[in-house]
Amino acid sequence: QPPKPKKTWELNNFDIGRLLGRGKFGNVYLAREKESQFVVALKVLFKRQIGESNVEHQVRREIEIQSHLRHPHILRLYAYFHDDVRIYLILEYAPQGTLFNALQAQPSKRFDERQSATYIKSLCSALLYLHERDIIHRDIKPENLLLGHKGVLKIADFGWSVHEPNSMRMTLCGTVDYLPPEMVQGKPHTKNVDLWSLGVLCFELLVGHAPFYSKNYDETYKKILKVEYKLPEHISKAAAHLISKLLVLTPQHRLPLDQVLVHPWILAHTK
Ligand SMILES: Nc1ncnc(NCCc2cnc(NC(=O)Nc3cccc(C(F)(F)F)c3)s2)c1Br
Repeated sequence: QPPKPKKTWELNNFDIGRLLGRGKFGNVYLAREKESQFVVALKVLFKRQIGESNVEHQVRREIEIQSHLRHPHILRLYAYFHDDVRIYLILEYAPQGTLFNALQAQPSKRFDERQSATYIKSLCSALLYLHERDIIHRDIKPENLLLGHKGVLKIADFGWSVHEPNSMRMTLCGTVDYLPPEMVQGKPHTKNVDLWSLGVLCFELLVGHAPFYSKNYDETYKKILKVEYKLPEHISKAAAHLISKLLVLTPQHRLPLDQVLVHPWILAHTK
């Protein structure tokens, strides 16, 4: 039972614990609300940097959107408060950290088909919920996917990407590996951008690196625009088929979410 919605929260309502993640605009800490002893993640955003990057509207949008979302695979944003220097997001704590770190922790640096299909299925149901509400996440990638109790996947970060203490893919706005062609070309984008990212994620979970990964941006952009990727031998035909139906240049030709959920590869590897 999350903390009862007070009219206002303040920093000294919380005991602050260890650093959970590092962000471009501020860090995330484990925290415990003193009265209820409820454990949360407290994301600190510095107003100066938010102001300088002119993303105030984004923070408001994120808070507006996420505070109304209720889904088992979407991380809760319980409330927020601010002082004269910082904005604080009171978030659901995900005990098993980010999918990015879980992937790195795998000896093979990748997941088997059952685990990968389970994550993809959870993500699909969360995206269906968002798309039904005309919300595009636009930033699906392992750094923004958290693992809750029992390793349940949770989409997080409807604002900016949170960089774990040791994530390497730090670029000015997070890795470009997940950008669909239409965003690379700065064209208007629709919910179908999330279908492309789902395909990129499916590839990365099974292979251990992103499909268009290259030594620099330009190489990556070129490969994205040509949808140029190679699947290793060990990838099953069914997985290869699903990936090929999501990594499609024309946004409206990508496999819709309700068809992903019943794709043979998903049905074969999830209960
Ligand atoms: N184990 C864990 N358990 C729970 N959480 C963890 N990490 C925090 C995940 C987040 C959820 N939501 C977020 N939101 C934003 O960061 N928003 C954000 C950030 C900067 C700029 C902006 C804006 F200004 F651009 F909007 C908006 S980060 C971890 Br690790």
